[in-house]
Amino acid sequence: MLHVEHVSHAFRNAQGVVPVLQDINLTIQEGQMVALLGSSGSGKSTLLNLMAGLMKPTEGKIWIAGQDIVRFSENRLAEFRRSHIGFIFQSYELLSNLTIRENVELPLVFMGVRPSKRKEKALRLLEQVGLGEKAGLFPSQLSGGQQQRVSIARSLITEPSVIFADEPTGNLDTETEEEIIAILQQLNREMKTTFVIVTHEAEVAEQMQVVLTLQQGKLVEQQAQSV
Ligand SMILES: Nc1ncnc2c1ncn2[C@@H]1O[C@H](COP(=O)(O)OP(=O)(O)OP(=O)(O)O)[C@@H](O)[C@H]1O
Repeated sequence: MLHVEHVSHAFRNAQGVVPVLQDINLTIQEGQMVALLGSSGSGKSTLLNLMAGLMKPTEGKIWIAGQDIVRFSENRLAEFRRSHIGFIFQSYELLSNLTIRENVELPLVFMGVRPSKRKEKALRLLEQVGLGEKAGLFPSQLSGGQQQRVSIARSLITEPSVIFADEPTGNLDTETEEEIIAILQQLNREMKTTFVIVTHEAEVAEQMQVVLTLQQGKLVEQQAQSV
């Protein structure tokens, strides 16, 4: 469902051109849980942002659900992201003046879904991530792990075909990290959502079905695991 074909990327800055990714080719199947593993600066976030349609590559094609998103106009791309793609960030990115439930509902507000339907869906997802009882609280009243669960519920509310997560457990202690990974695995099993998760931790990557390893902008290993 997601193909990356001969993708290369370079940034331009005052010093000149900085090559970051070189000739990346990969395929991610529907429903897979994939880790993008590599050390700092290897290009993981750049590749994730390209696959999520947040930037366009210098070269190459990126196919999601049968469409080459590199060819999309900015407007078409924004619309495609809203309906097909979910995001989970290391720093949760919740709005502090909205309740947990309102945060989860937000993507549906932008899609014009009516309030009663939004509310019902948000509450169902909050229950799925174990936060049904906290729906009326504000982000500051939750722990980091709980806030990340809210952002996971928010990423799922539009029923995207793929969710991209950039170091989703980067701000959490080991025990909470394990809880979050377990929730993602459970949602992957129950909802068949495809997850692509950036991590620099081999222990996190080992728990995914597929591990893609980047080294200095090159894909050096694509490993399928039995988990
Ligand atoms: N906007 C930019 N302009 C110039 N260079 C950039 C830009 N963004 C990233 N880079 C460079 O691209 C390389 C890869 O960065 P990227 O953030 O993709 O790596 P990463 O593997 O996600 O690293 P980390 O684990 O530290 O987040 C780095 O050398 C970085 O300095």
